[in-house]
Amino acid sequence: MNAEDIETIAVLGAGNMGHGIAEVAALAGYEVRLRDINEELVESGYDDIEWSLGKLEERDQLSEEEADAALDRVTPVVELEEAVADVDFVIEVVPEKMDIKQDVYREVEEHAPDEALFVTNTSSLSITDLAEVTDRPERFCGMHFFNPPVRMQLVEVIAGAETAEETLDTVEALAEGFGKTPVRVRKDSPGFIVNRVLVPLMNEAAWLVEEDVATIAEVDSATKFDMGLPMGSFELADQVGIDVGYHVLEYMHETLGEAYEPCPLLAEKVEAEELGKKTGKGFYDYENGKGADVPTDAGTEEIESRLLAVMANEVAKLIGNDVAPASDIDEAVMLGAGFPSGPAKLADERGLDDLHATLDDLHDETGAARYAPADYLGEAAQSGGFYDRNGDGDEVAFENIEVSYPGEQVGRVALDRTHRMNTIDLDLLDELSAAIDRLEADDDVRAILLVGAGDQAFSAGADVQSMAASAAPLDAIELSKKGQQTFGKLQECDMPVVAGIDGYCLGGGMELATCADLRIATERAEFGQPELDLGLLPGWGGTQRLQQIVGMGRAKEIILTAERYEAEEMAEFGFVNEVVDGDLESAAFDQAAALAAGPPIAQKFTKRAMLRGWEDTDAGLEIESQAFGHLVNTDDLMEGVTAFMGDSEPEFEGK
Ligand SMILES: C/C=C/C(=O)SCCNC(=O)CCNC(=O)[C@H](O)C(C)(C)COP(=O)(O)OP(=O)(O)OC[C@H]1O[C@@H](n2cnc3c(N)ncnc32)[C@H](O)[C@@H]1OP(=O)(O)O
Repeated sequence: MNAEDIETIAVLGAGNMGHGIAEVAALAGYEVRLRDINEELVESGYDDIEWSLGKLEERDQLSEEEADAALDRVTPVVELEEAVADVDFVIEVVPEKMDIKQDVYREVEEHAPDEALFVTNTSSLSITDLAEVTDRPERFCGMHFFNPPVRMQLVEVIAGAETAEETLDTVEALAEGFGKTPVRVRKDSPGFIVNRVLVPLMNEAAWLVEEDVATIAEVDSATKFDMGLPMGSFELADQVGIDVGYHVLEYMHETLGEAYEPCPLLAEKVEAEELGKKTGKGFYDYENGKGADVPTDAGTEEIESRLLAVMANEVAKLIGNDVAPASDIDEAVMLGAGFPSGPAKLADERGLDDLHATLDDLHDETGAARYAPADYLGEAAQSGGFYDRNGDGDEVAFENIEVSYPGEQVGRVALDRTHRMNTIDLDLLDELSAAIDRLEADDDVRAILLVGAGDQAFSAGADVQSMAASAAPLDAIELSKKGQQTFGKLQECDMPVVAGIDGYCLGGGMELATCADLRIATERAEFGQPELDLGLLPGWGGTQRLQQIVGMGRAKEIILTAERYEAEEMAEFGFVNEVVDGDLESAAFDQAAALAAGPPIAQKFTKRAMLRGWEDTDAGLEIESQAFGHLVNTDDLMEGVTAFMGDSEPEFEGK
């Protein structure tokens, strides 16, 4: 079954997650059967959806008609047979107990249509074990939403041992139809990605306190202000519920072994029913105390090293066991846990050699299984990092782009298919993606300059000839996603990116330029999104990203008319930052070099806060304030202030 064939969805379980998922599906236009075991529970879930839609309406995120239409699409049901009898898709969201979930699926199998797909929303249980009770394990997988589903962007899509590739593709497409970002978990591995990284981190934080190495305040200060994570480790445990983390850990302990032995400190809290915010008290006191009051400068090097080393080890186990690649792990943890940077990238920045040595020392000292370094950590350390920092290993040979280092800490990427106006095909996308990784991992590069080779074009867009070769809808969807993701990588890159634009900047070329931070163009540069003239649409992010720069009205004009625009006009629209009538290359290079001399940490967090704020102002503001706190402790701040007082030029080192 393809995602387009899905019209009706049964959501089994109307609790917190269940009604949230039902709301997301209804908002995306699906007919939803919301089912729970009695009238009271199902009505309560339905009322919660109505309340939540009302809130979205109050905040002008929905019109009254849209909210009413979404609610109309939800049908509350108690009889399981009625809920699943004629649906295309079943999402089970019942309590997190294997026997309950299996019982539900045994019954669902009796009544659901043969072709329906089944998914389970579980945060840790085995997808394979659950699928076994059905007659369709190849059409069964995990679909793990995060709480609250209406606001959280991430959906982990988890393969069971027998799940068919086609099922995963369909579930991912459905998640995208829900407006979410799916991340594939290739193997049914306990904790999947996000919990697999977060829960051992929380456990290690507890061990640090249990072993009297540090206090709760010191650990949280290190997590929040030295590592730059959104919350302290204990603050996070209180937020998600200490019992929730503890149960996932117990499950990992049972299935994965001693490395996941829960720290007694966590067990004590669970026994005392001090479970965090939800009970008023956990590691912090939310009723009689001030709640999580984390000092900004109490962290130590030792705490940070231990936490980072344990986290890097989990990342290595996930990559080494082929559960997910580094980029997917980073994306999942950033979206699911609000990390400003992914754990693989954080570990690379710290240096895997260093973290491997930390684990070795701790393992020798304590003999504890949790410090045994994963084999893959050693391999990745040798090859320079999870992201191939040294550029060897799986290095991509560049044939369609040229990467060079013109000095002043600028990395230059030239699109180089001059015979075809620097048009973009799949190979070029792969190379661009690898080049961004390489430049990001290079400590000597602090800004990227992106230009088109030759004297005719920045880029005339997607190579329509090679696109015609992949005319099948599924191939085209993949091509669109690949372009969106590659350009998104440039947009999310921590360094400033300057595009120098001469000649044609059309279609996909313009979508690429849209992802730079600044655009400098020659007077003769010509811009446009001609896709509609070809019966297409801008499929590499153009329908979404252009409006963020020029506003919805202009973006619609540019895309719907498919007209060409001169550089001066695009400057008036706010798309081009500067129009030059002379040497573009040196003007764009000077701009990139000026940005490369800026404060890297402040630049990185500024970009992240602004980008997250596009989707969610509250999330952007949170990153802004956390980063502000973090920056106060940097050498760069001292350098900036000292230079200001001494009337000299600062020399920022990104420390
Ligand atoms: C998701 C993203 C979707 C998209 O991006 S869809 C593509 C959007 N882009 C376009 O529609 C632009 C198409 N190209 C043009 O309109 C014109 O070209 C130009 C205005 C850019 C230049 O016109 P002129 O100066 O007369 O040169 P020429 O002879 O048309 O082009 C030189 C060579 O470049 C090839 N070429 C240009 N654009 C593309 C393209 N987008 N895809 C594939 N090839 C392209 C031509 O075919 C030709 O090649 P040969 O010399 O072998 O005949």
